[in-house]
This record gives sequence, C-alpha cells and structure tokens, in this order.
Amino acid sequence: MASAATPGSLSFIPTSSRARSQRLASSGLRLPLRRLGFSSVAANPLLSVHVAAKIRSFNGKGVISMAKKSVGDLTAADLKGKKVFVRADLNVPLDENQNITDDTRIRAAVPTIKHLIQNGAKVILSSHLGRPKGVTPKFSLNPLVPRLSELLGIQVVKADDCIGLEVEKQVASLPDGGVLLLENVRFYKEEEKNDPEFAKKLASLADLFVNDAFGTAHRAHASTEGVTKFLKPSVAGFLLQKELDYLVGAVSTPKRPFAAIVGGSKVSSKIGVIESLLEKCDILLLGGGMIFTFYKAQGLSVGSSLVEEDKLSLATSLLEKAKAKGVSLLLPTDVVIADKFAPDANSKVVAASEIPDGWMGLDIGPDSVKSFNEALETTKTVIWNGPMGVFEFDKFAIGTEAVAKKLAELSGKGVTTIIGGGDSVAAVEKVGVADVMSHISTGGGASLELLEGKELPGVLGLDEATPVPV
Ligand SMILES: Nc1ncnc2c1ncn2[C@@H]1O[C@H](COP(=O)(O)OP(=O)(O)O)[C@@H](O)[C@H]1O
Ligand SMILES: O=C(OP(=O)(O)O)[C@H](O)COP(=O)(O)O
Repeated sequence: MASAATPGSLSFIPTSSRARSQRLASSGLRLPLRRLGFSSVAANPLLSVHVAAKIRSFNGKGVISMAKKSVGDLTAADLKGKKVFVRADLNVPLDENQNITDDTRIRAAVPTIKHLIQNGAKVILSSHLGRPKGVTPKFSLNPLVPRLSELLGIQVVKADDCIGLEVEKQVASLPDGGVLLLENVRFYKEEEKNDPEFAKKLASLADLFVNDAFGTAHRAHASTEGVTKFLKPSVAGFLLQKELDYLVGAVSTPKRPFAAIVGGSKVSSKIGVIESLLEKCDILLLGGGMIFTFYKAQGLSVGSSLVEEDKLSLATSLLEKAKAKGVSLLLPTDVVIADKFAPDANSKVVAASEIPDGWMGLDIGPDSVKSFNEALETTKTVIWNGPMGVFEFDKFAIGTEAVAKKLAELSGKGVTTIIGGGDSVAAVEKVGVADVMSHISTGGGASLELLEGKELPGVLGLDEATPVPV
C-alpha cells in the first residue's frame, strides 16, 4: 500500500453551492435536474478499490493513497441491526420558500443509504447545510425530509438536534432499515473546530461510520474526520469512491492526449490546480478572468479587465514551465469586451492584443473557441474547471457554452470528460449536457483540492482497503 503524502493546508474558501445557486437564480438561470450514474462502483465496489490501489503518483510532489475500504465491502452480516453514522453532503440550494432548487446532492447520496437499509442497518444520517453561525432555523434540514423519503421509498425520521438525550432515544427506537436524519451538524461551532468531545458524542450514536460527503471531504470537521477516531470500521460511501476514482484515477493515469481547461476569475485560486495539471496534461487551455493577468505579464494592454497585479511574475513562470514541460498552453487569441460589468453592457470582439482603455474582457472570442475546439479534437481525456467568461450574463456566456457543447460532443465519441465542480457544473447544467459527461463532481472546493494533488481529511481518516492484486 502506498504511503500517505502530507496533506496540504486549505488554500482558499470556495464559493458555496448555496451562494452559487442563489447567484444563478437571481441571474435568471434555471438548472435542469441531472442523474448521476453509479453503475461501475455500485455494481462492483471492488473495482474502485482496484483502481485506487494502482495509483502511485499523482502530481510529482508525492505519493498519495486513496485506496479506502468501501461500504460495498460491508454485507448483511456486517450491517444487520447495526447503527451506521453516515455523513453525507446534503448542502443543497433552497429558494426563499425553502424549496430545494437542485436535488443533485440528495440523489447522489441515495445509493449508499439504500445499500445500508437494504442490508438491515439503522442509518443515522448527518449533514451540514450552508454556513450557519449557531442554531439558525433557515438552515434546518427539515425541508430535505420529503425528497429524501421519496427517493429512499421510506419515511425518514427527523431529529431536532444532532446530539443529546432526545436523539439517543430516537436512535434507540429506529427499526432495522430505518433512517434518522440529524439536524444540521453546523449548528454546533464544535463541528467546524473538529472538537474531539463533540466528535465523540456524534460517534457514540453509532457502531460504524460511512463517509459519503465528497463535497465536504476537504474539511477536517468533527462529522467528517473527527468521528473516524472513535468509530471502526470507518469506510467510504459509493459517491465518495466514485469521485475519487474519476478525479484521481483519470488524472493519474489518463488516456492521452490529456487536456485540461481551466477558467474562472482568479489566478490565485487556481494556481495550485494549474501547476499540478502542468505536470500531467498534454494540452492546457486557459480562459475566464484569469487570462488577463497572463496577457499583462506578456506586456499586453488589458483595459479595465480583471488583473491580479501581484501574480504577474507567477503567470510568467507558469508560461515558462509549460514550455519547459512541452505542454501546449493555449491562451485565447480574441476576447469579447464590454464597456461595463453588466448584462446589458455594450460589447464587441477584439484581438487579445487590442483591448482599449476603459473596456474589460468578459468572454473568450469566436476565434479562440475555434482553436480550443481544434485542440480538443484529438484528446482522449478532458478535465474542465471554471467558466470561460462571465457566463451568468447571456451576452458573455458563449465561450463557456461552446466548451460545454464541445465536451458533450467528445463524450459522445468516447472521450472521458470530467467536470470538476463549481461554476463549470452550473454551465453544463445550463446547456443541458450534464447527462452525457463521464463525470460531474458534486464538490467544487473538494475537487479542486484533489486536482491540486492534496489529500482530503475526510478520506485520510477512513480505513485502508485490503490490498488487491493489480
Ligand atoms: N473575464 C472575466 N472577468 C471577470 N469574472 C469572470 C471572467 N470570466 C469568468 N469570470 C467569473 O469567474 C467566476 C467563476 O470563478 P470560479 O471558477 O468559481 O473560480 P475562482 O473565482 O476561484 O477563480 C464566475 O462567477 C465568472 O463570472
Ligand atoms: O458546497 C460545498 O462546497 P462547494 O461550494 O465548494 O462545492 C460543500 O457543501 C462544502 O461547504 P463549505 O464550503 O461551506 O464547507
């Protein structure tokens, strides 16, 4: 079994999916529902162990081990009558009337819960919702109960707390195959502090632990990492494993040519991902707000486009690194510029070298879309993280939508297409091509940290899988 690398520190706080969805809702976007496929892992849980066990080196910085024991390894003999503490990421967006506007994360948690209840376990389900400071009714998990019950085909019981006497009583009366949803675990500040006493109280409710909260696996919190110290076995759920298989597996041993598309607004938040991907990919396409820092570093005028002045030398060194490694790094050759940051701004397409003063680049231009498409044509694996422009405004969504459509087309031809969470997921949902992608991550921040080559605290604490011959 490979030894573990030192986990890195958290480098940034990602936009929460709640904030993102609220932003999208206010910009008028409607996200269609999407089905995640679980066939490979659910049908053969050992497959993921097998894949993960083969991983030896990810980003050149160290060796990582993500081979963890799976919930699929647990049978009725292990589970019947057992109390299982399941940490899921049910942090779904709710509208002002507390209606769920995207239930992807709830659906993604279902295969693990179903496996447990079908094998006679008593499921104690835990999640956070949003970032509450103390007990905050609008962050209660109550609105999740009807949808969860519907998807599981049983009536889920809801607790008003996540620890304490009343919860213990509810656990005691839970039948085999029953599900008790605990209240938002972040109502206690001890959760995010990873307080050992709090973790112990959560753990005392159960006999064993399943972590299926991929979206929160980059947080060392009491219910993700803390409880692993008190519950054995502590195993990975199907969703967690599927995410690791794709995000680590495909990037570690990609079918080549392997292209990465990185967009978004800040160089500083994507630097770790770009550096890590430069070690692995053959083609790197950059878009979004970060490109203007690269242009400026090359001496071009960027008008009032987004620039991180303190990252100019970093941008130069990344360009040099790409050259030294023989990675084909493409920056857009033309951009869509606007006279203000607004959906109704005046806009025009100009060469990247001709951005006038007072104008800002808000999307990649048509020539760039064409050359990006050509570059992607021969690829066998593509990973995408971050939009090509301010896709929240229709006028500046064309580059991002073009990438989404191209990846859908490639997916149809057998290319592995992986969408690394966050805004790119919202973009493929908007275009309606989410279903055809090979993998769409349920974790924005978590997927970025994995792509940076970091290990996730929520995974590290889980039991190692029994090695299988590879
Ligand atoms: N040219 C641009 N100028 C300003 N913001 C942009 C531009 N292109 C994309 N963005 C914004 O980047 C945001 C997405 O960034 P994201 O992928 O979450 O990562 P990060 O902000 O951490 O780089 C979107 O809200 C999008 O509007
Ligand atoms: O929505 C989440 O992360 P994401 O927005 O990075 O996908 C997770 O539920 C983690 O939430 P947090 O960033 O408040 O710890």
